[in-house]
Amino acid sequence: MTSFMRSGPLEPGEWVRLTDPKGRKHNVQLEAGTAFSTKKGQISHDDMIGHPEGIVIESSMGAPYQVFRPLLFEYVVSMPRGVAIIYPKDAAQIVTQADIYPGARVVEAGAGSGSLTSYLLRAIGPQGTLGSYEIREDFAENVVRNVHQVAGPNPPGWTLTVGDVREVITETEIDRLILDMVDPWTCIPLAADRLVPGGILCAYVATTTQLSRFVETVREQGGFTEPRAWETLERDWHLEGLAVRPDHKMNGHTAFLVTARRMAPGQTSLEKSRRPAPGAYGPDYHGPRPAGFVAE
Ligand SMILES: C[S@@+](CC[C@H](N)C(=O)[O-])C[C@H]1O[C@@H](n2cnc3c(N)ncnc32)[C@H](O)[C@@H]1O
Repeated sequence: MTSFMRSGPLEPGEWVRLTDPKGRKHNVQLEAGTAFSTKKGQISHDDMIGHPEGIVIESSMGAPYQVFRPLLFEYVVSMPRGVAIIYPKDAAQIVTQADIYPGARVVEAGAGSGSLTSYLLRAIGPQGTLGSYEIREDFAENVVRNVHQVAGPNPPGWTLTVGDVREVITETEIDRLILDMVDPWTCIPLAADRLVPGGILCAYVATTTQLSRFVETVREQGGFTEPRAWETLERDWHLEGLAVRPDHKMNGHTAFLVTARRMAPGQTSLEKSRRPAPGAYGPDYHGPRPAGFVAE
């Protein structure tokens, strides 16, 4: 049973998250008549089943724990995975900056561990469609397991296809195409063919060399607006008495995001391309070059 997007009393089969006074967390799946063991004694599941979230219960040794259903951003960072996930801070950016709306026709590759898939399914709602592509069968199994945990057994509008997105894609009219794979520039012809005018191409790339190659390939392809790239850093704040200051640790670099919009057929963007002028990387130039850029 999914524990997400629910309210009301806690039921057997649901996951809950127990937090102790020091902030230590335990994820527990509720089962009537059983108990969860901690260093501070046993916690009876029956003390939680039938009660609302937000209660404080005590272990057999009197240690207090507060009880909530996990939130999606808490779950995705701890779910089983075979490959790096898109972190909540970046998933939130994708949903807003790639403008994922209820009813949108979205395609993503690769699906990896299903983290972004979970956010996309929420954002498109029951009227939207999401075609997820994953080249590795073993990773696709993780996606299914994780997505079912979050969105239930048959999320409406969702298909997961195992295979190389460049060869097996079936969608032809795509509103939003999200790429999280090692060589997203190889999908740009596909994006040009299948994104509707005004559609958004969005890539999540971990390194500057991937970013540079992606951007140059979009420009070379033509028919897209000038790409925009950015990154998001997330830093919590320490809030204790007068010691109100940024935390020492933060979620720094995960990846860059880059978006571009599809122009109507035959149209060229009015935005000035920041593509280097011909000859800019000529034989006398010895500085850095965008990845994949061939000297003229
Ligand atoms: C970093 S992971 C994606 C993580 C995922 N977005 C998430 O949030 O859990 C990249 C995935 O792309 C898959 N992949 C790479 N090339 C692909 C292709 N041509 N078609 C489909 N999937 C591909 C890889 O197998 C890998 O699982």
